[in-house]
Amino acid sequence: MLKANPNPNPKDDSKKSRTVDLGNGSSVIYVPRFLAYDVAWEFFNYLDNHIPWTRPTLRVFGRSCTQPRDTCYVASAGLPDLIYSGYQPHAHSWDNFPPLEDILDAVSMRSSHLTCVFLVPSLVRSNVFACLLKGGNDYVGWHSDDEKLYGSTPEIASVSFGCERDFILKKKSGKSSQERRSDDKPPLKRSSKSSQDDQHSFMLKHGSLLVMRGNTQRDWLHSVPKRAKAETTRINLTFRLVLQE
Ligand SMILES: O=C(O)CCC(=O)C(=O)O
Ligand SMILES: [Fe+2]
Repeated sequence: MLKANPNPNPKDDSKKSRTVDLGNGSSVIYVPRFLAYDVAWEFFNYLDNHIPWTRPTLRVFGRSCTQPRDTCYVASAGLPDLIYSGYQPHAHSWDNFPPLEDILDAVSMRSSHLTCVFLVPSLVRSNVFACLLKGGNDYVGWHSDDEKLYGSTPEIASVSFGCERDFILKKKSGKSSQERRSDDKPPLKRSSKSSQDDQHSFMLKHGSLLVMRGNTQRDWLHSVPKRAKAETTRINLTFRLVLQE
């Protein structure tokens, strides 16, 4: 049986995690070695083989396009239907994928030591988006995860497996707080931190955890750009809490 078993000595977190203060109440925590290397590969193999991956057709700015990655949506019972870009993903049950709950538990445990609110399990329901990038041409376009059901300051935790990929954060421009997921617009090729501190990048390692906090969804966009050199598969799980009414 798979056990996520995060670092047994969370007091070491200060050495092993990096917190980036983005200003104005936004921040990101990155834990490169959240899961042990071999355990992370076991999860990768489980996810690769057992998740019912689909690559839907989306409607973006009036045009049909194939989503540039495989996805699967898993959600607690009773959550409102999710619809984006004219597509309503089927909400699979957590019960069908017990290892996903193990990973969520590990995220929860570690997060309590990182002083994130992720999670108070009895008070929240949650969903997870699994996403599979087959190679360097697959990507996640610029977007923020600011849907109302996640509350005004959502904590979003993502765990990555397999091929390392850049994860870029870009400050929303003044009038663009309405910028939405734009999967037909590949993000910028460069991933360096800009001189204005309005862009940050993280190379998300196999077995790593990244948590976005505070106002990050309100003030920042994020993306995983195309990368010619990323030849192998990368899987990511993005966990989101849904606040109970
Ligand atoms: O693949 C990633 O690292 C990010 C995925 C993401 O942003 C999302 O599912 O909303
Ligand atoms: Fe996202």
